[in-house]
Parts: sequence; C-alpha cells; structure tokens
Amino acid sequence: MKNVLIVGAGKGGSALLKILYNTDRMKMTAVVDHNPDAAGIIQASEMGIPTGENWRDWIHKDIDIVIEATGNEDVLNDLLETTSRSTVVIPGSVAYIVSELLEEKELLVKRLQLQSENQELILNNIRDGMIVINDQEQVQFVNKSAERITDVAKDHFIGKNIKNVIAGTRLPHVIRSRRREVNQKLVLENGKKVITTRMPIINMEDRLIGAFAVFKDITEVVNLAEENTDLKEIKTMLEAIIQSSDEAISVVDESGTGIMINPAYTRITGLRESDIVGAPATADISEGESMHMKVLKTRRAVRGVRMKVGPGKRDVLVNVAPVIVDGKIKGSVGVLHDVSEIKTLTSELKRARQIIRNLEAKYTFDDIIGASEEMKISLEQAKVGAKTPASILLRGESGTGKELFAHAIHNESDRKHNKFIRVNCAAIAESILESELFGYEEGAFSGAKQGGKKGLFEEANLGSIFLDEIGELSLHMQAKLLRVLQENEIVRVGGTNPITLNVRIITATNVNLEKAIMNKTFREDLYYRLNRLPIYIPSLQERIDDLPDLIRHIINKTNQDYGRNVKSVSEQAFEYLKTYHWPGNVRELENVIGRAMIYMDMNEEVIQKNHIPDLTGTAARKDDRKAVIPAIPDQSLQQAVNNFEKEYIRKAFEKNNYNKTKTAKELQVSIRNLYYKLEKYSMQNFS
Ligand SMILES: Nc1ncnc2c1ncn2[C@@H]1O[C@H](COP(=O)(O)OP(=O)(O)OP(=O)(O)O)[C@@H](O)[C@H]1O
Repeated sequence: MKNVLIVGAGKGGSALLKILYNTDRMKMTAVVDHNPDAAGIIQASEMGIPTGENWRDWIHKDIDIVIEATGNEDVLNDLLETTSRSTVVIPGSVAYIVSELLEEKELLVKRLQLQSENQELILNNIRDGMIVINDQEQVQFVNKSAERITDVAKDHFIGKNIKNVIAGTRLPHVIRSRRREVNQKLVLENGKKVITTRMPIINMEDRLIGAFAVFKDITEVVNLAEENTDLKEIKTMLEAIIQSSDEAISVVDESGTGIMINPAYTRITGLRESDIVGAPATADISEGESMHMKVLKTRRAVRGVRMKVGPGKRDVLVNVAPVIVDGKIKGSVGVLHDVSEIKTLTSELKRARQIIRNLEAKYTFDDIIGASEEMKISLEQAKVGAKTPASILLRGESGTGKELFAHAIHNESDRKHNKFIRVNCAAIAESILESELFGYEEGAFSGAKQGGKKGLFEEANLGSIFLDEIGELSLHMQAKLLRVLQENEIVRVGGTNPITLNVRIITATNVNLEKAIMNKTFREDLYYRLNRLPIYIPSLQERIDDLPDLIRHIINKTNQDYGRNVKSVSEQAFEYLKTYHWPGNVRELENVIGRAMIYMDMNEEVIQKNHIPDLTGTAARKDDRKAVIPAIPDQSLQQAVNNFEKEYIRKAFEKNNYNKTKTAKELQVSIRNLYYKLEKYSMQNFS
C-alpha cells in the first residue's frame, strides 16, 4: 500500500483522484491546492480525504509518492528539490483524458451489459430453442424455449458438456468440422421432434470459439401432418366403399343440397350426378316431400320405407339417417336397398334349390327304416333291382316312402356317380312337360331359348330318372315315354334328330294303373314296359311293428332340424299312436310327431298323449263347415282368404288320408292345381 499526496487538485487532480481512489494499492494521504475551490479539493473532502492549500505542510515521512497534477513548472521544481520521495508528474490534461476514457469505458460496459440483457430477453422470448456452447463443448447459454422444448432446466445445461445433456447432439461435430448443418431432424429423449440448424461461432481472427444450435419443435406439425394423412386415407377408403357399394347412396348437406351419389344410385334411380349434386333435395327420388328434407327437419332417422323408383319402378327399401357432428346437423345420408333384386335372387335360389334337389339322390337304403317282414321283402327286391338295368315301378300308398326307395335304388346302382333326376309328372303343367322332359330346339316355340335347351332325360343320361305320379301322364306323353323305353332315344321338341340315351327309369304311382288301363286312361303297352320289376311298399298299418323305430327316427330328425332335445314318447302316447290306422303313412306320422313337438315346452323331453293332435279326424270335419273369423280384422282380405285356404286344404288332406288324388277330387280342383297350392303355402311336406 503506497501513501500518495496529490498536489495541484485542479482539473487534472480531480481526474487523478477518480482514477486512483478505487485502486487498493494506493491510499490518498492528502490532496492539496492553493485554490481551496479546486475541483479535486472539493471532491477529496466529499470522499473524506484530508485536504490543504500548501503541499509543504503535508510532506512528511510516510508519504511515498507525490503527484503533481497541474503541470505547474515552479511547483514541480520546488517539489523535486524539496523531496527525495518518488514524484510523478502527470500533466493534468492527460489525467483528465484518462479519466474521461475510463468513464467512457464504464459507460460502454454498462451499455454492453444492457445490450446483453436485452439480447437475453429477446432470445428468451423467441419460440425457437437456442443453445450456445464454447469450444470445450460446454453450454454457455440456453434460452427459455430450449428449456421448454428439451424439458431440461437451465441449471442442468449451463457449464455442462452438451453431450451429457442432449443425447445425439451434433454440436460437438460442428465444432470439429467448422461446418454448419441446416434444418436437420432430431428426435429428443422426451419424444419431441425438432428441426435444428447448427452453426460454428468463429471470430474475426478466424478462431473458433464455440457453436450454437437453433431449433424448432415440430411435434405438433408432424402429428397434424400425420393426422391429415390418416384422414386423407380414410376419406379415400370411404369413397372407394361408397363407389363400389351395391346399395344406392346419396348424401346432402345441412341445407339439403346434394353433395354426392354413387353409381348404384344412378343404376337404380336413373338419376345422374348432374341431376343431384348441387341441386336441392326436392329433386331426389321421393314423390312429395324429400326424405332428406324430412330427416334434416326432424333430426330423426327414417328406416325401411318402401318405394318404387326409377324408370323401371324398382322396389326399394329406403333408410335415411341424419349426420350430426358435435350436436350440429351437418347433412343426411340416404341408402336405397333394391328389393326387386332380392326378389329375383330369391326366386333364382328357389329354382337352384329345386334343381339341386332334382340332381341329388339324397337317401340310401340305410335311411329307410323298416325291420318288419313286409318291409324286408320290399327292401330285398329293391336292392336286387338296383343292380339290374331294368325299369322299376314303385307302388304303394301315398307317404309310404316311394321316393325314398327311388333315391336308394339309384345310390345302390352302378350309376350312383351320375345324375339322379326327379320329375313329379303331376306337378309340371302339361303344356311344358314335354319340353321339360325332352328338351327343345332353337325356335321350337315363341320364347324358346337361343341354341335350344336340354331336357331332363338328356340331363339324366348315364344316370337315373325318377318319374313320380306316373299315373297322371296324359296319353300323348305316355306315347312319348313309350318311345324312349323302346328305342332308348328321344327327339327334342321342334327337332327331328333322335338323341340316343342310356337312362335308368324308375317310376312310382299310388293310383290303380290296372283300373286306369281298363278305363283307357293308361296305355297297356307302357304299363308292361314299366312294370318289369314292380316293388310294392307296404302301408304303415301293414307294418305297424316298425312304429317304434320310425318314431325314434323321426324324433331324431326333428330334433336336428329344430334344435330340440326330445327323447321319446310316453307309453300312453305310444299306445294311442299304435291304435291309429295311419292312412297317410309315414308322412302323416312325421306330421303328427312334428306337431306334437311344437306343442311341447322347450324343456320337455317326453311326448305325452296330450301333445298329440286328435287323430280321430272328427274335430277337423266339424270345423270344415264354419270359417274361423278373427274377432278384429287384423289382416287384409287377401291374407285372410289365403289363411283360410291353407287351413282348408290341410284339413282336406287329413280327411283324405293324405292322398293327393282323393284330396284334389274332394276339393274339386285338378291335381296340378293342388300341387300349385301346396307350393304356394309351403306345404311341400304333404307331397
Ligand atoms: N321307411 C321309411 N323310413 C324313414 N322315413 C320314411 C320312410 N318312408 C317314408 N319316410 C318319410 O316319409 C315321407 C314321405 O316319403 P316319400 O315322399 O318317399 O313317400 P311317397 O310314397 O313318395 O309319397 P307320395 O306318393 O305322396 O309321393 C318322407 O319325408 C320320407 O322321408
């Protein structure tokens, strides 16, 4: 510590004072000037430094340095002579400049400080993150956004090696390479996706002093973009579904203006996009108020409305639903379901089923239940007959199992891998029977298909044809059939070329053919041809011993068909069934057991007598006279008439022991008409 005396405390002195006062290696002993108002004197006394007017009064031992600040030469010489102590002479003006410079420096420092504070403020307020490191890879600066994006607090950044804070950082690499990296993608440890630009910091002397990174959080943008892509994909998919749908679809906006329709809509309604899109919904398919408008008004879906649309007046079912998003109605979507197509398909399906039924021989001898002596004889004959090519005539009452035998014979023969065609001669209208059986040539009649059509005989070639109800054939058809049997060939309707065939003919009848021959309604020569191997199937009454086995078989079959679990019949019920004479044979037994099972509760396992319908037939006969009229009409007249007709036919069948010829006679309708009614009322189990 040096003791200093300042002499001459005018302008220069005061400046010196300012310079020296703050150093800790100097101590002001005193400040003197002959002018007590000199700036230095005033300042010194404000600072608590001793002051005086004559420097000589202050020269004493412990003063190390005397500084003459004024530049006054007399005082200086005097000083130099009087004191041996180190004396520094600084011209006042120099001290003044130094002091000014210092002040300026201070100001600059302050300004820089302010500037850096401002810069920090700005950097902290930008949305992009910013990290600055020095050439030692230590973090020097990090802004608020960087803290937010990285989820790392400033304290954990500053002074740390950047590699320890941000995994995968490439800032050290930028320091080494001195090359900037622009818009690079990086996924942070917290899952955020950022896009970052890294720059080396190089000063004017080309010295590398660090590097910085500026980065943006693009997580939201990327997610939005991904969501957008997802939405686009969903939209494309939905459009593809709508476009390819067979259901006609139309969409309107909240005001009822058409937005879109699909090709099926045009196909069904005949309306094109230009008729619908952009037009008010009043132009759509419905007569009266548009369904869309109704739905928009009520905000309620409309389902299953039947309409006829388009030039073809197609039957459609219409469903319209409102589109409601966040509680607001945005439009409505209508779907037309073409029922006429279903109708066509259903009838095609029915036809296909019929064909399949005709082509299949479903049953084998294993399906024929009968251990009684009478039945054993029939089965034996049939099995032997199956192995020969001879025509077989199956005889027996209605419902005895003639069709079952025909199937079994085919399946037992060496033709079993070829077709089995069943033709019910009574069920096919006489007018088309010939072309059905023998086919026709192109142009044979109006409506004939191009290229002609194969008949059922041709279909059955190498297989078997089963002609049921052969007694119902007209004499004209009998003559045609005889030719087939004699020549083994057929001629298509409208054709001349005979076609040779190899078909096994199985026929069946429950009418007395011998009587028909006498009445001249059946050709004798045909009878002999068909009757080469007659097989008589006994009635159920003739083989009543088979009743238990048949009941068991029928219960099992019905359980399977209707998902029931019936096990047996009670003894009392069995006795009741046994005493009945079964005019309708096995078919009637099937009907009776089936109806008994309907009357049983789901959990009942044994058929009791009270489940079995009255078998005396008297009740039915009594009922026949009065029509049952529902108290309150709840159906159309046509429905009521149909129901009555169905019930009436059923009762006539019961009365006539399920014999179709007798039933038709009693009802005074043709047997063909009876077949037609049976099909109409799904009563095929009677045939
Ligand atoms: N022996 C039997 N074993 C099992 N089921 C039988 C037997 N006989 C007949 N059925 C059944 O009784 C019903 C009537 O048989 P099927 O149609 O073969 O009689 P059908 O003699 O051809 O009658 P229809 O002369 O009226 O044409 C069928 O459901 C058949 O499965």
